[in-house]
Amino acid sequence: MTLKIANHPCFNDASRHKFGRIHLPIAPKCNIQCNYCNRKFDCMNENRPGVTSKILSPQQAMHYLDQAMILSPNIAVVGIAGPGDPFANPNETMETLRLVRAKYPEMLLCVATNGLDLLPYIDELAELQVSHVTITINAIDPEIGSEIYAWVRYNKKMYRDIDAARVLIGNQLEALKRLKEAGVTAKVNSIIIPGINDTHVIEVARKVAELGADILNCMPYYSTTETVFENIPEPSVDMVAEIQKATSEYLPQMKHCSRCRADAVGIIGEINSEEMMQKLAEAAALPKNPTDVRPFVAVSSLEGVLINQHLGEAERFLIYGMDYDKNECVLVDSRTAPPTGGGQQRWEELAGILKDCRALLVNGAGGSPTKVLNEHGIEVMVLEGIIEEAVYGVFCGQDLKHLMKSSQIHACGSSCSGTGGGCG
Ligand SMILES: C[S@@+](CC[C@H](N)C(=O)[O-])C[C@H]1O[C@@H](n2cnc3c(N)ncnc32)[C@H](O)[C@@H]1O
Ligand code: SF4
Ligand code: SF4
Repeated sequence: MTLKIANHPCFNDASRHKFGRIHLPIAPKCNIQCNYCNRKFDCMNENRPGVTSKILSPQQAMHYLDQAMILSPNIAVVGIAGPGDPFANPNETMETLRLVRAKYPEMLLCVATNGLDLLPYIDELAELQVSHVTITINAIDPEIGSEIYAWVRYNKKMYRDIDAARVLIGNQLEALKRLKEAGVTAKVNSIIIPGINDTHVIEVARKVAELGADILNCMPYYSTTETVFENIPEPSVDMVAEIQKATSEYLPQMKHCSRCRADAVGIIGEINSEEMMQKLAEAAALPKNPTDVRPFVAVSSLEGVLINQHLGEAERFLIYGMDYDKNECVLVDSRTAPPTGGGQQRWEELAGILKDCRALLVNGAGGSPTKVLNEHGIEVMVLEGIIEEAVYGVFCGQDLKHLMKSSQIHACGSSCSGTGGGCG
């Protein structure tokens, strides 16, 4: 199958108003922290990178893509651009790309990454005919990089300052070289941050051109609240134009990038339609694997009003369904938890007891049961608050960030909130 690369609206000006793109927001986690990036907020009116209104599983993303193709048949490109980093979520990313390639053989595929964990996946990306990979390279000098990156987590180790920048830049440049050896079109994004790397972007351009990059996108940095750089002004139009002119000595330029959201869909530059966002919300409300029949949600609670019990301490689980006619959730059952002890076997048994549930809402959970239940298609959500609000939110695909416990501080392994009842 020969892919029609010329249809890519981001790379061909002539296709911009004819063909659309869709970003599938399947990659929430990130493996580094850039001092300009904040993925905390979701405002539908906010058009900037890292923002999405929902996160999907690969199978939910396929369901959403099918619906989107009906509403907008001119979609020619499926991209994965976060909201975090695709290769900090490699299983979800590769699974999504495989599913899209199998169902839509003519679709152009593209991925945007910081490049830290890209290397191991390059061969499969080439096999899947991912036509464009973008690496964001803001610096090639670790001194400058150390001002841009707060931390880098690589191979389970945390790096900071100049060490962080060294690890990241080393991997980015190596991945770029390998992408070209594998025949993948490589775009480099360089974010122009005044006073930090504006005079350095030319060095980045020279180096990445030497390694074979195909196109450079000098992106103006977008001032974002609650970031280290929030007080740095955005670059002027003149500054951006000058840098683009100077770097064009080394590489062709992409000049019309819209700095899209992680769930951008349709023609570049147009805002997401309400109808399309409704389809996204519907997909997010489905079970992680939409073909599963999972009409229920399980909850761990001491008294039946609040989500206030740790998974390891629950003796029974409350089972809720949804009455769509009355638009409310209803308690339908109470199921006894498997006896404590038994290690992994206990969680396998629990997965069987909850096999018709799409999610389990608890006040704390260990890594081991979470992994087992996830593998059986049951999402473990660590929340606090009123049961009915949370259950209704799960059934309706609502954002439950406000009920989330502050970054799972109480998860097992770090500082468990349970009394040691045994998550095993
Ligand atoms: C949200 S990221 C997701 C992909 C990947 N994590 C990465 O950084 O390349 C997509 C693009 O948006 C850029 N970006 C994020 N926040 C930005 C900001 N405040 N201003 C300009 N670009 C930004 C990133 O640098 C990257 O090029
Ligand atoms: S790598 Fe991408 S998602 Fe991660 S912090 Fe940087 S811009 Fe944000
Ligand atoms: S962010 Fe830029 S490259 Fe990515 S889809 Fe939008 S216009 Fe295309």
